[in-house]
Amino acid sequence: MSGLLAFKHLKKNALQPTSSNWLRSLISLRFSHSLPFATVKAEEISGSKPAEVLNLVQGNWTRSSNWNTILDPLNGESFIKVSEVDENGIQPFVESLSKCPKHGLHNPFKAPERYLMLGDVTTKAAQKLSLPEVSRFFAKLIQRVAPKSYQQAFGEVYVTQKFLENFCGDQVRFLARSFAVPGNHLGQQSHGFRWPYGPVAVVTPFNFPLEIPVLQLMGALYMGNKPVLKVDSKVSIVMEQMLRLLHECGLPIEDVDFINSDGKTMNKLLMEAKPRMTLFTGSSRVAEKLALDLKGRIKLEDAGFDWKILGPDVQEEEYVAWVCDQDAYACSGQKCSAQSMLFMHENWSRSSLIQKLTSLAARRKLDDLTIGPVLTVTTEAMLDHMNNLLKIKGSKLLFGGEPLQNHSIPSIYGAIKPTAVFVPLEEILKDDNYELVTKEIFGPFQIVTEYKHDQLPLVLSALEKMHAHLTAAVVSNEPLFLQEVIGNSVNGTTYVGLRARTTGAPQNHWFGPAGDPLGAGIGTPEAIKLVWSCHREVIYDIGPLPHKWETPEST
Ligand SMILES: NC(=O)c1ccc[n+]([C@@H]2O[C@H](COP(=O)([O-])OP(=O)(O)OC[C@H]3O[C@@H](n4cnc5c(N)ncnc54)[C@H](O)[C@@H]3O)[C@@H](O)[C@H]2O)c1
Repeated sequence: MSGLLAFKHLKKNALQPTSSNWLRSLISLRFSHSLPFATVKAEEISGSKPAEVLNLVQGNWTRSSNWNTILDPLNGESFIKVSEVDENGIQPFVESLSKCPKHGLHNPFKAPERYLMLGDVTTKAAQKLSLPEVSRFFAKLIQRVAPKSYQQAFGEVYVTQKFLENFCGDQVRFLARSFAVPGNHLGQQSHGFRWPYGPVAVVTPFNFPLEIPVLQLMGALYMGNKPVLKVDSKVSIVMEQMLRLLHECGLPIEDVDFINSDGKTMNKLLMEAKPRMTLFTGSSRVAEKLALDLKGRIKLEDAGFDWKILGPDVQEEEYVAWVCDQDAYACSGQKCSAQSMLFMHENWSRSSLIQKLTSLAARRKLDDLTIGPVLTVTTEAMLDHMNNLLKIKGSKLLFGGEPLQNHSIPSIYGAIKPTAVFVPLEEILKDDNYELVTKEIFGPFQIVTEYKHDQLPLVLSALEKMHAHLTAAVVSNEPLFLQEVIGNSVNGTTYVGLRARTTGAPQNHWFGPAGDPLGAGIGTPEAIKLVWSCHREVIYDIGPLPHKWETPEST
């Protein structure tokens, strides 16, 4: 999710230290073991020194009797113990949410000083997260639980920090800006307000342990809601530590509840507490179940089967190949925006693109986590999927397709080389194959296909049949080609032009699916307002009555 922009900044500022940040780095090393808010040391968590993750409810950090042991994705050691609430333990969370009225903790007519308070908390949190020792702590902690390269983990922290910078000071109250329209007569005026939902829930997945929960949680708070937050237990240690940082920055401890549980227990909590709105980020399977269970009181950021189309104009092959490699394989393909399908114009097939992609993929190694464990799909499942694809007429393995070697990644996780399978376009479109080919594999896996100059309509019909419409990229600088593809597709975050990519969810643009009334967004003021507030109209009609007004006939 974290973007190339962040990566560039990182390259410039963090990987090549200037003398001033060299000095800051030295200071940061000196203090890296004494972050006042932190209860763990990212690099020291191990089987012999396991970390503990607690729950937070009604202002108290609590332990349950039930501990879920998380295995270190790199060596299988039991390195984190998560205190999980089971179905019998949800009552305090239900009660806590029930204390928040539908009109929220604040709104434009109630406790407006809370908008300012949250602006101040955000200013402090942004400042703290910018300290090298703090950003390094979170980047390292992310790497421990959701292994990705340091640059990718740092990118996540960087985007989170920039997001916080965007909502400092008065920016929180500006989110609740209202408008007024003159009425029909003297004393009448209608005002539109952004209104909170009150008790709400945020459920987030494993792949972005900091960025997704922070951006959604803060949005929920800004608009006046009281959230209960649940992050996938495999990675919830990151948000547990971030909440402690937010408390240190002045966030009232009762404002957010934090629960660790399995999906079933969370489902029960949602059914019983009946939050007025739930934001769910995760798989489409769970998204669809929750949409029914919660009777539509939900917004969704679900699966991505993200595509890229390379247009007829072949140029900057080296660059385009590099972006394709990053899009498909960074974070071992575990970004919801990862490139799942590449449509190449025949002109690109004649170029050296595939050859370049093959050698870029081969550079990735476990040592620096540019390829690494896949947390929700096993090696066997990914290879089975590949073998099923290879049964399709005309399909072939382009590269990869083998397990990683010489590692101690436990077998509950997956570990394969970056993989690409070619499937002919005509075969993709056949009903018998379409579902298999467009199945989201949340790992380093992509489908590649080719289209001839007169086959763009077939490509567009393949897009039309897809279920998920999250990100897309159209790599071309030909305006008529771009117009044709944009005009005939729907993905919510679509990059177009020579430098187009599928991944990239910086804080400066909307990220989310389109074409779905339940679709959510993340990151921008528009996303926060859409997801975390509803419209309320207050019509003032204070008179005076017209001179000599008399009761008219009934109508
Ligand atoms: N659209 C986006 O912005 C976005 C971002 C990240 C990930 N994703 C998607 O998430 C998926 C990968 O994440 P995952 O495998 O962890 O997803 P998942 O759906 O299995 O889990 C997501 C979260 O939901 C919880 N959960 C599971 N069942 C539940 C239930 N019945 N009720 C309430 N909560 C429940 C999980 O514990 C976890 O915290 C991929 O499909 C990916 O595309 C989407």
